[in-house]
Amino acid sequence: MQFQWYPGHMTKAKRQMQEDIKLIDLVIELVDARIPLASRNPDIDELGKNKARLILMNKSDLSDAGRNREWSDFFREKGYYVVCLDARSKAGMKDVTNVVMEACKEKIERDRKRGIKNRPVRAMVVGIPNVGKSTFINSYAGKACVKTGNKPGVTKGKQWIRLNKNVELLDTPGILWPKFEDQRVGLYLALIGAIKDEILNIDELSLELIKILLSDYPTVLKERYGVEEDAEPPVILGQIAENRKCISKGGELDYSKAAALLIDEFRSGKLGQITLERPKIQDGSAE
Ligand SMILES: Nc1nc2c(ncn2[C@@H]2O[C@H](COP(=O)(O)OP(=O)(O)OP(=O)(O)O)[C@@H](O)[C@H]2O)c(=O)[nH]1
Repeated sequence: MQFQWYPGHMTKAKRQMQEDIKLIDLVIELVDARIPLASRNPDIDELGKNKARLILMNKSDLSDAGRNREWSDFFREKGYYVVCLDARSKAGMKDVTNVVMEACKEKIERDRKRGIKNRPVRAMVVGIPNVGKSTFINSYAGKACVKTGNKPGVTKGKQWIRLNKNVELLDTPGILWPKFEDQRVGLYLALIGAIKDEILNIDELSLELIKILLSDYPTVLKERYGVEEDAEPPVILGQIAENRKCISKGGELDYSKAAALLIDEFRSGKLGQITLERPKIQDGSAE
C-alpha cells in the first residue's frame, strides 16, 4: 500500500519547535498508546536533547493494558518518564502531575546549585496531529489555571499557562510529523485515523487490519462479527458484509461498506482494547 505525504508546511513547524524548545526544560511528548513508536517522530530526541523527557501514552482507553505495561518498560529503559493516559476522561492525570513534579525537582535542585532561585520549570507539549495534544492541555491545565501574559525578551509572543508555583506550560503544542520510515508505519497511522481517509484505500486497509487481528487478537473478529477465524482476510470481509447487512443498491455484498464499518469500529474501541505495535519486534529500531 502506498501513502502520499506532503511535508511542505512541516519545515516551518519544525523551525518553530526548535525556537520554542530553547525556552523549556521539560518536553511532554504525546504518543498514541495503540502505536507508541509509529506515532512518534524520533527527530524529537535530537531536538529535545538535554531536556527532561516525559512520554504520555495517550488514548490508553483504546489500547491493550498488557502491552501498555510492555511499552512503558520499553520507554523507561531508554530514560524517559512514562505515564499512560486517557486525556479525554482525565484518567492518569494525577500521575502526570506527580511525574512532572519529579522532573521539576531535578531541575530546581540544579538551579539551586547554580544559585538560581524561584525560576519555574517550563514545559511544552509535542506530538503528531490528532494524538490528543489540545485535549491534554485543556484537561491538564483546566480552567482554573491563569494564563500569563506575553513577557518581554525571552518569551516574546508566547503564552504560558501557570500550572502551579513551580511549573509553566507553553499553551501552544509543537506539532511533530510522523516519520514514514517504512510502509508499516504508514499503515499503522492510517489504521488509527492519523492520515486523512480520502487518500486511503479503505478496502486494502481493512484487509491489513484483519491480518493483524487474526495474528494478535485471534478471537476478536469471531466474537464481534461471527466470522470464521481460519478464513482468508477477503473471505472474512465478505462475512462481515453479510452478517452486518452491508448490501449495495444492486443487492450485492458491499465490501467497501464492510471495510469502513470494521475500521470505524476498531478506531472507536468497539473491537476492544487493541495495540497494533509490539515492543519486542520493534526493539533496536527505536534507537
Ligand atoms: N479515546 C480517546 N480519545 C482521545 C483521547 N485524547 C484525545 N482524544 C480524541 O482525539 C481527537 C484529537 O484530539 P486533539 O486534542 O484535537 O488532538 P491534537 O493532537 O491537539 O490534534 P491536532 O490539533 O491535529 O494537532 C479528539 O477527537 C479527542 O477527543 C484519549 O485519551 N482517548
